[in-house]
Amino acid sequence: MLMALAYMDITPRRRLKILINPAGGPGRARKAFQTSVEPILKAAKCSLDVTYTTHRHHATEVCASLPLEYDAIIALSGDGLPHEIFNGLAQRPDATEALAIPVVPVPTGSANGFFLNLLGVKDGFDLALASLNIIKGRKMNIDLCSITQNDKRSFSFFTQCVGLLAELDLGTEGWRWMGDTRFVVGFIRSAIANKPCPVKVSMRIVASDKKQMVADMKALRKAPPTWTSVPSSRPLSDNDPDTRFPPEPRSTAFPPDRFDEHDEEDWWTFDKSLCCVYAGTMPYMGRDLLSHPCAQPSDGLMDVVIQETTSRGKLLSMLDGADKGRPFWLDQTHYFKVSAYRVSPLNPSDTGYVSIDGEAYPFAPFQVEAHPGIAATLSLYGRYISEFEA
Ligand SMILES: Nc1ncnc2c1ncn2[C@@H]1O[C@H](COP(=O)(O)OP(=O)(O)OP(=O)(O)O)[C@@H](O)[C@H]1O
Repeated sequence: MLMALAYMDITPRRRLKILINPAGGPGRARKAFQTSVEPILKAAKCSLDVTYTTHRHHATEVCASLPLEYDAIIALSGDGLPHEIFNGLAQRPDATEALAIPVVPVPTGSANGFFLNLLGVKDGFDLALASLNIIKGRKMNIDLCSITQNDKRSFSFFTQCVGLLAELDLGTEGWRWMGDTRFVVGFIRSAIANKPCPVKVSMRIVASDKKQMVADMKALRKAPPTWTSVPSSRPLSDNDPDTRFPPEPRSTAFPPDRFDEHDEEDWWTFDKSLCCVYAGTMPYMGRDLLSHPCAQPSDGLMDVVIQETTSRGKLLSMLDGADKGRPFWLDQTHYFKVSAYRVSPLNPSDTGYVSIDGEAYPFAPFQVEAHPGIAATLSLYGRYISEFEA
């Protein structure tokens, strides 16, 4: 009876695959797990299968062959491990079934963008709240982007950046000990250098009117949350054998992309000089940067922001109110909702940074396409949480 009251329609005693990156962010994942997260999950009688990652791509290797018997895959890390987990799941022959298992972040990295978007910046990097989300969060489907570069396909759940923002992320990896302050310091350094980014950007645009996009976003926020899959609602007792999320009806490889790399029809090219491109499917890139305020969990669209080149002063002034999304309204900030986009260096000899979910990719042409709601996470709210000054 007590269990039924506490959990209502949520299935208790979840079976969890837990991946811990001891090297992420300021290196506190092991301690955070042992002192804060594990006791709460054990008190809730979850079953835990724990792996500490020992090297880059370890999480991809684990998830590429993981038995699909878990209710959720938990990442104690920043955004790097979820990126690896989604890539492991998406490359399996049974990708659609594997991706139906929610991937859930516990913030022990630097930016922890995934966590902030799910639980909001107000609660900071709250480990108890992260644990509660694992125990009682509901399944929320999210978009996953497929990236083609050098004939290789990979996947991004969060952001793709080229130019200034990629440099401030990848060029500051030695500063992990600073936590997320490293991004502000990195931004100031890159803004002072103020280099144009030598790339061409082409997109299939679905919306570009900022006021209309904000109106649409507000309307969506007022709508009730759309839980995509609700676990069994049968009454539960302490002795009840657990029921799991209902099995997904299909199990196939990740679907092919709709747009060919050589497709030109209905593609629009940005023709001004730019210093940065950052695309994403979630509102926050970090605590201090509400970069994609109109992003939605599973609309099948990416929000692409292009910063036109501007003076150092104007660039630095973007720090003001960036945590509330104020730069969205600036004239030099171009904001698009797109179904696909491509970026290519203007000259083969040009060099620069490409960051996909915070991981370094070659500075070479790539094309991205969003696949609507194909992946999943757990959420207490049924939408992304942001404090946008609309
Ligand atoms: N044992 C390990 N030693 C070194 N690197 C590791 C290990 N395990 C995983 N990694 C790598 O650590 C990188 C960073 O991970 P993570 O995202 O957790 O931290 P972060 O980059 O500091 O945080 P954020 O992505 O939020 O900025 C990932 O690329 C991952 O492959």
